[in-house]
Amino acid sequence: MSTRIAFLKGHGTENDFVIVPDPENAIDLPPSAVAALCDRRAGIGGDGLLHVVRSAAHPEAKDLAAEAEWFMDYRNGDGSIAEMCGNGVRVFARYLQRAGHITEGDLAIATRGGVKRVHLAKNGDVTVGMGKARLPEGDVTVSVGERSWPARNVNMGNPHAVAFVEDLAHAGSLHEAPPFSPASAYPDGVNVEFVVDRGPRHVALRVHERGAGETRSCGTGACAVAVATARRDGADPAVTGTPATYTVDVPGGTLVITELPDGEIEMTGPAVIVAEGELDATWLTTLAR
Ligand SMILES: N[C@@H](CCC[C@H](N)C(=O)O)C(=O)O
Repeated sequence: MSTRIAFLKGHGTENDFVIVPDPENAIDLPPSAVAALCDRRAGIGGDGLLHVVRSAAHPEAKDLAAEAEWFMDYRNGDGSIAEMCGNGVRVFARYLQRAGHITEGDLAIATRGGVKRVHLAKNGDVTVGMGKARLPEGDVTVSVGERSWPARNVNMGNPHAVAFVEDLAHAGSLHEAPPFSPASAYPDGVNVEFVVDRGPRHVALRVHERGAGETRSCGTGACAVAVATARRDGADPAVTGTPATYTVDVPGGTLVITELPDGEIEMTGPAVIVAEGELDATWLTTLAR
């Protein structure tokens, strides 16, 4: 392995990521190394890590190489693997642009949740086609302390439980994952969104992310919230035949989500690279053992 390992740091509405470019998939990144890199005191710090690999060089993506040259090997900050990261894929596209792999315009990125189409606009916004939501049947309840709420089960490639609350403060400190029932609803854990109304087609959320804790934003979470809110509002585009657009305020900014009558969901928001540097290869190699 080369002794020079580049990294970058970026964020989308303050959902922040360590970015490790590794086109040929040559860097060993076990969960312990990912968790150490994402540690905010002893590492670089991030809610997650974007391992940038050519699809052809990654066993999970080589079948997608003809459709998408690059694979987002996304990891949560605790080192666990997730199917999809909506803010991550926008930041991933911004990295590819900065590195000269693409220019402004449209590109396809392979993820564990399938190939996502991304558009980089001149104004700095990045739009991603997030695919369709699945709404598995079954009642789910989410609790914080003495309070509990019914939650809508929405799958955006990854699992979400969306609870409408009176006040975002009722979500508490979110230092721990909010308990949910039945336990069988999410055998692999869940991302939990707490939502309040801000105005017509305008909501705000707080989120506890699986594998990361409370974060300042979650792209798949914002999409899950828009879908759940449209069903609550009687604005399901499949029923009304018109797109439903929601502005979703997150603690770190604002995302705009549109669901089309065919169920396809588009998300738009900023994506920023803030730093670039070099990792200490000895430190990383020690963690990878
Ligand atoms: N922050 C992400 C979601 C990352 C994955 C999630 N924590 C999970 O485990 O499913 C986003 O922007 O979508």
